[in-house]
Amino acid sequence: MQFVNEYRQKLVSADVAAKAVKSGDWVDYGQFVCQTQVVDEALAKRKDELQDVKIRATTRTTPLAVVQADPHQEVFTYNNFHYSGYDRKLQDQGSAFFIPIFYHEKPGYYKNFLDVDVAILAVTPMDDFGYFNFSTSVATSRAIVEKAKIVILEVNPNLPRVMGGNNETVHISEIDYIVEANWAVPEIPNALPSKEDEQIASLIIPEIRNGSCIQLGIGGMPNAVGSLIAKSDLKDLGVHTEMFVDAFVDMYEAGNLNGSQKQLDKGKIVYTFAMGTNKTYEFLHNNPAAAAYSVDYVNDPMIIRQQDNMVGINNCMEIDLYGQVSSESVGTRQISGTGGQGDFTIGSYESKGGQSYIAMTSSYVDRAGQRHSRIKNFLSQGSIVTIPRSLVSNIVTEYGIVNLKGKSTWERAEGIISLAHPDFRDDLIKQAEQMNIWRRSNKR
Ligand SMILES: CC(=O)SCCNC(=O)CCNC(=O)[C@H](O)C(C)(C)COP(=O)(O)OP(=O)(O)OC[C@H]1O[C@@H](n2cnc3c(N)ncnc32)[C@H](O)[C@@H]1OP(=O)(O)O
Ligand SMILES: CCCC(=O)O
Repeated sequence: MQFVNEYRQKLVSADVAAKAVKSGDWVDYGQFVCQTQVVDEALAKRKDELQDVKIRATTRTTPLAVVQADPHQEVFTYNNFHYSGYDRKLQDQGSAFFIPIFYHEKPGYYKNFLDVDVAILAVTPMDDFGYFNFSTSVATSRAIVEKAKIVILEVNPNLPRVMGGNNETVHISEIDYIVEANWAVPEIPNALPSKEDEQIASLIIPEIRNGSCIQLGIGGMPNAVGSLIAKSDLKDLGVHTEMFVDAFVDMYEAGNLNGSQKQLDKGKIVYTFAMGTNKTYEFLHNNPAAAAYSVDYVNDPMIIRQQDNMVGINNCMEIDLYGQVSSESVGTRQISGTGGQGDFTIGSYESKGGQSYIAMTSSYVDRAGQRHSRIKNFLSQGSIVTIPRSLVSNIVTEYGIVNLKGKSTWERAEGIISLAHPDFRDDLIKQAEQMNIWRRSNKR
């Protein structure tokens, strides 16, 4: 009863809540599918009253009213930590800026450096004890709440209530305003795997041992590996992953997962955020098989490495002949973000028996039907190095797997070129020769 009264006192309309934002403020919209929609619309209506409002969000999956109302960023400047397809199109039209991060450090950025004047987070309805649940976006939510001067919750009964872990809730005593909403949780299906994705998955699966602990990164390819694991005989697998995706539900239902061999969180599927279809959202709702923790735990390489036989599987855009990996941009076009790729590349490699895979199709066919190699002498001009060559271990394409750890420049060039689409290999060899990283006795 005590909390019900407090709930009534804090319950306001979206228009009233949006009035909390002042000119000059930093406003945090939260992450993934748990971002404000109704307060965003109310804030957009205030465009002519405000100046210099800076918005932060992560991986926006539905249109942003503040950007639609102000595409030239005269009032609202939109910043994002990890682009979705929607976000990169906003950047293409000059309506978004990117914020680079090393993901496990992100709660610390809030604690130590970032100002949050107003946080607006989408959460589940309050429970009997006065707690709201951060649902599928636990990752950085508590850090945002703890830093914000004003906290607005957009309460939505359609969001799944996830089990923790830790840092998965916010108490009514910590917040200022409640706004009720009822939008459908955005479903984010993965593209169907290509023939090459399946070839890559079939190269990785035999390397995975029973009892391994799996991380799957964002994108079509890691999901293809997960779907193939669900069709394999692998058993006693565990999960310690940043992102929970549909493929984990397939693996759970197929009986591949029980977490019995994990060193930490035995028996639990551990993750920090989830994005997928309703299959994922229904699976996570009130399910004690899974535990969500904030990202400073899940993605900390010192935690990841404590799970024996970690297998981290992540996707990239390009690799150069030195072994530098770009996973988040092509040239100056920011495609996504570093996310946890660095965290899991380090943590998986350092785990006892661990393996880190960076996978990609060897080539990419553009909209005009032209094929381009993802393996290049140099990364495209302007491309961001997501994983420096010193940290990269296994690279996979549909042509095989090469481990770069400890390899000299000529061994790297030879190994990486062996993974290229055959149409590009001769040119790559000539380029490697010009770069003085091709051994004359190498096979052509
Ligand atoms: C969220 C997390 O952090 S999970 C933990 C691991 N984190 C990471 O791995 C982060 C970095 N990795 C990623 O973000 C993803 O795995 C990616 C971007 C490499 C692949 O994701 P996918 O969704 O499968 O990428 P997809 O193939 O759809 O391509 C994404 C975009 O890049 C474009 N693209 C892809 N390859 C190229 C290329 N070689 N040249 C130009 N554009 C390209 C595509 O056209 C598409 O753009 P569009 O939607 O505007 O048309
Ligand atoms: C995947 C990275 C997400 C974030 O910055 O919160």
